[in-house]
Formats: sequence, C-alpha cells, structure tokens
Amino acid sequence: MTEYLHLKNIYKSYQNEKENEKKFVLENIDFTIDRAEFAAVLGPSGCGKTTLLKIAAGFMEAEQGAVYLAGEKISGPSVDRIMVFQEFRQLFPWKTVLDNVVFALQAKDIGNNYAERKRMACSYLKKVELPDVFNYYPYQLSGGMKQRAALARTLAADPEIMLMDEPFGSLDSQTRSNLQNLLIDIWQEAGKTILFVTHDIEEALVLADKIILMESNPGRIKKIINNNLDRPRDRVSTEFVRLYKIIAAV
Ligand SMILES: Nc1ncnc2c1ncn2[C@@H]1O[C@H](COP(=O)(O)OP(=O)(O)OP(=O)(O)O)[C@@H](O)[C@H]1O
Repeated sequence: MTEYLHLKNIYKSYQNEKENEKKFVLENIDFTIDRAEFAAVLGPSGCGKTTLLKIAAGFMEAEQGAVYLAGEKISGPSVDRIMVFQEFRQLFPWKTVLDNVVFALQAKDIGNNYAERKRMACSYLKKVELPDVFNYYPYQLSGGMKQRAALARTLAADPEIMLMDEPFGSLDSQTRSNLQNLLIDIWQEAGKTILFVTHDIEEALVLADKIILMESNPGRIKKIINNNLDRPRDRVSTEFVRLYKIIAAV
C-alpha cells in the first residue's frame, strides 16, 4: 500500500460568539492513509471529528496545514471525495430511491442513457441488500433502509475516497452491526479508501485497520493504533477485548 491521503499539520478554530474569541477545535492534526485502507477517527463528542472530515472533503478550509491526495493539494470539494452522514435526510426527498442512485451515475457521467443507469442503479441497490423498495420515496423508508440507499448512491458515484460521518450512529444495534458487516464486504470487494468517523470503540475495532484516536479541547491526536486483528472480526475474542481495553485506557 502507498500513502494516499495526507492531512498535514491541520489547525482550525471557530469564533466563539459569546466570548468573542477564537477557539481552536483542531490542533496539529497530521496523519496519512494508504490507498484502499480503512481508517477510523475515534474520539468523544465535540473533539472535532466532523470538522476534520469536512476539511478532508474540501467543504471547509484549514487555517493552517493542508490536505493532500496522491501528493496533490486539494482546493475544494470533489465528487471523488464523497461524504456519507449520520443524518437520515441525506437522500433527495423528491426522488425515488432508484432515482437517487441514478442521479449519482448521471453526475459522474456514468452510463449512456436512463435505461442503462437504471439497470446499474438496481445492481448497487441489490449490493447493499435493500429489499425491493426501489420506487419508494425516502420518507417511506426506515432509517436503516435510508442508510443502505445512501451507501448505494455513494458507491454508484465511484469516489476515490469515502468519508463517513457516523453513518450508522442512529441505528439500533442489530441493524448497525449488519451494516458494519456489509460495509466491510463492500470495502473488500471495491477496494475503496475509507475514512470513517465514530465515537464507538467497538465500531472502530470492527471496521478499521488504522485507528486515529483523538482527545478534545482542543481536538488533537492522542495516538494512532494499527489494528491487525484477523477478519471477519470476532467482537468477543480475547484479542478483540484486549485491544478494546487498551484503547479505552489511552
Ligand atoms: N460552525 C461552527 N461554529 C462554531 N463552533 C462550531 C461550529 N461547528 C462546530 N463547532 C464546535 O467545534 C467543536 C467540534 O465540533 P465537531 O462537530 O467537529 O465535533 P464532533 O467530534 O464531530 O462531535 P460529535 O461527535 O458530537 O458530532 C464543538 O465544540 C462544536 O461546538
């Protein structure tokens, strides 16, 4: 594997309106991710994980430092770096599930016509194991179905990097663990580079091979942990629990 995404020496502050002063939320964030690597940013609420992801996506500029993709400094958002959110309302509400996925194909100019894009969209929706609700509108879906559809739409856009902001955070534990397993299958098959934000140690351990552990006020990297546990990962194995305890104690 080769170094692919580099968040280099990132600093970011927000204006604290009450006290009329600048408050640093990110300080000296520096890490790299290899191509096709699955990395997780793990940290408590408010430590700056979403801010970090927005900077990696190019939605927000760092005050100091920069983001490099394959050695090139990024200068704004791109369809090659797509974010998937925790928010269930990320699908276009006026489009059916199928047309939400067709939209991504069209935006990337993939497929020759609507009929071909529809066929491709169906195959992505099957890949994420969505039942036959392709002609439903987002409001007719459960939370888990919406996240599956959002995942299908992201895969259809075929981005270089998937930036995922706690996408399963609002789901019940059974659905959440099903979707974690599905994401791993997709990652292994498609070979995507994934940066996944979570505050859940177990989720980071199940999913990621590199865990960037953060602390808050200001958000800094505490430690970077390589997770070499065999896949599929057994959440109750001795090694898993051992690593869980190590991370919890950092
Ligand atoms: N637009 C903004 N203006 C001012 N402060 C902000 C803004 N966005 C975020 N913050 C503050 O920056 C800090 C980090 O926020 P951020 O959402 O990046 O953290 P997080 O780790 O993703 O949190 P959570 O896990 O709760 O989503 C928080 O203290 C938050 O209140």
